[in-house]
Amino acid sequence: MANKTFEELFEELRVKAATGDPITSRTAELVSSGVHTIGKKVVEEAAEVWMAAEYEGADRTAEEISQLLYHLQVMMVARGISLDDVYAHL
Ligand SMILES: N=c1c2ncn([C@@H]3O[C@H](COP(=O)(O)OP(=O)(O)OP(=O)(O)O)[C@@H](O)[C@H]3O)c2ncn1[C@@H]1O[C@H](COP(=O)(O)O)[C@@H](O)[C@H]1O
Repeated sequence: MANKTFEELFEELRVKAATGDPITSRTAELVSSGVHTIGKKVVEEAAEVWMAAEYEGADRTAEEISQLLYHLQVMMVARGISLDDVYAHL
């Protein structure tokens, strides 16, 4: 059972980036840190997905994928990229 959908998370992150406190919101903290910091997290989480897929179970891999998707969404918000901007390329 899902806690939230991809679209619901994205809307939540847009609001957090605009109004959240970097002290209490990881999203607001990352967005205020900038694209360089977010980019490093994207690469780190992608590597963790790879390692989990090779050496850990499906549950751990799914968890790492959720963290990668979160950081990709944070990058989208930081660069002002919408879901439709991405979906246009799918
Ligand atoms: N889905 C996520 C989510 N996935 C991953 N993360 C962050 O990514 C981290 C996982 O990466 P790591 O394992 O590298 O953790 P870490 O080593 O402590 O990270 P570093 O501080 O060292 O970079 C977690 O500790 C969270 O900080 C997330 N942070 C927030 N969310 C969701 O985003 C929404 C807004 O959250 P806030 O902005 O924090 O209010 C809420 O619905 C949250 O559930």
